[in-house]
Amino acid sequence: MVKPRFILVTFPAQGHINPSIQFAKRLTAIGAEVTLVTSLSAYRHMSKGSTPAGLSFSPFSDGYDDGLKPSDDYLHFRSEMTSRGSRALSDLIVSAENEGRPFTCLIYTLLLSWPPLVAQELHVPSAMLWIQPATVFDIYYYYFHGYGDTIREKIENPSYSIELPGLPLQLTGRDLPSFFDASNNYPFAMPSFKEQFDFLDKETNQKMLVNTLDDLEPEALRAIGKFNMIAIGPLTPSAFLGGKDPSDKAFGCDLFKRSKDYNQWLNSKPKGSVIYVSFGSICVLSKRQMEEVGYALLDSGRPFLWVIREKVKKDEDDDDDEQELSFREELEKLGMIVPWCSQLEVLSNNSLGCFMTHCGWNSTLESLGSGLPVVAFPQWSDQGTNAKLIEDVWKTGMRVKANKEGIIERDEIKKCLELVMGDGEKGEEIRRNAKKWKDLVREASKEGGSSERNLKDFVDEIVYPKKVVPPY
Ligand SMILES: O=c1ccn([C@@H]2O[C@H](COP(=O)(O)OP(=O)(O)O[C@H]3O[C@H](CO)[C@@H](O)[C@H](O)[C@H]3O)[C@@H](O)[C@H]2O)c(=O)[nH]1
Repeated sequence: MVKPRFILVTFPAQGHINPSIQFAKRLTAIGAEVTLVTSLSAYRHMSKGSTPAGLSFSPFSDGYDDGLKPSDDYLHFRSEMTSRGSRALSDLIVSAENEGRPFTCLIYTLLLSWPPLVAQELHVPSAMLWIQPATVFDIYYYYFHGYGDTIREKIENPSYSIELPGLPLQLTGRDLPSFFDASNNYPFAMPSFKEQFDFLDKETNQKMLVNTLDDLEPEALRAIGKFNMIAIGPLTPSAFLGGKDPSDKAFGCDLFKRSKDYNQWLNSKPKGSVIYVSFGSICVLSKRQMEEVGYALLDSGRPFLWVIREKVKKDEDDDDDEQELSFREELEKLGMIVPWCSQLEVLSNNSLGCFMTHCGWNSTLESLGSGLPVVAFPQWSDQGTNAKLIEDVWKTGMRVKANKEGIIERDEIKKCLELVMGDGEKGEEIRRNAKKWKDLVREASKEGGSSERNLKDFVDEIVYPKKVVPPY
């Protein structure tokens, strides 16, 4: 049998690359070949040593080979990425065709509106890999299909709530994706989402692969009849989900340099005692907010491991250390601060008791897979919706509340940490739910579980498409 050949195109950010690499590994595990296409800036950080058979890379220069910096012009980046990426992708598809090894299907992630257009022009079927919850996909869909004005109103009047068809949630302003707020700092995000939805609108029988699992979002996966949403997650290395491949222990790409010395420190702490704090790979908290987090950790008196990424300099002369915490030394007496770590390794350490997270979707899935209770500290993008799901639907954590100036104060943070980690009824209920979800996540991702079956069905249908019988 000829092996199905996939191209997987992904955006060069950590939160996109991690699930993409994992998805590529899953495809190769069921016998497919995958060529992963992304920017050179991300490719340079990928570990090539442990690449599974069947996975290859085809990086291209998007003109920002050292990665995007906060001072860069994002709209220029988007336009360069689109033109250079389209050219590279088109060359790759045509040369495979000429070699008699055509691609079977192209898969692409968020913020990339050009790959499906190239695929369409060259007659290659395509499918989107949605790397956020199905609920967030539905909310964007409704935003672009008749609910835009109502949703914008909710953002201006955050105390009112909205219900959207098929979603079992009352959403207030803080639960909605932050890109709906016109003042957000990422001007390329909404145009990219709009273009992706415009493309999907014109397609029939569009398949949508979603990094979630059937049990986690059953209603959201079915809310929009037009799309066949296929849950194939969580896209987390299988060794951390009790999977059959113990060597699958890392995503295989770190855009930041890891610290090495935290494992021994974690191992020296009592079971369930450590607070792990991370705000992902993009968010930068204000100095005032960082200090509130720092004081809350000191006040809690519990050991903590806090990831504070090194500041990305605007240019060579940028030596502004304004962000530095004034009491870092005191903090380091109780806890440990690292610039980056293997989050999965940390989450599966016995000493962990709670994960204070920005609720990026990968971190959210990783918290569920490791059965850890959460203090949800969302910042932007999909994170408010993810926090809503954590607190109100899966009930595996508490969400912090901001004051009138948008700051989350130390007492509020400390209160949530105590509720989640303490002996009270609430903490026990949260920990019980976290354990329940850990089991369900592992069940879905094991061999023969719902996510593996869904992926196999998807590949079968791509390779042997069902004939559409005309209705006459
Ligand atoms: O020290 C660290 C910190 C994080 N991670 C990993 O980095 C990834 C971070 O992904 P995520 O939690 O999704 O956060 P972001 O990097 O901030 O992801 C962006 O992309 C996601 C997917 O679209 C969105 O859900 C987020 O809101 C958006 O900020 C995870 O796999 C973590 O395991 C590490 O390995 N080491």
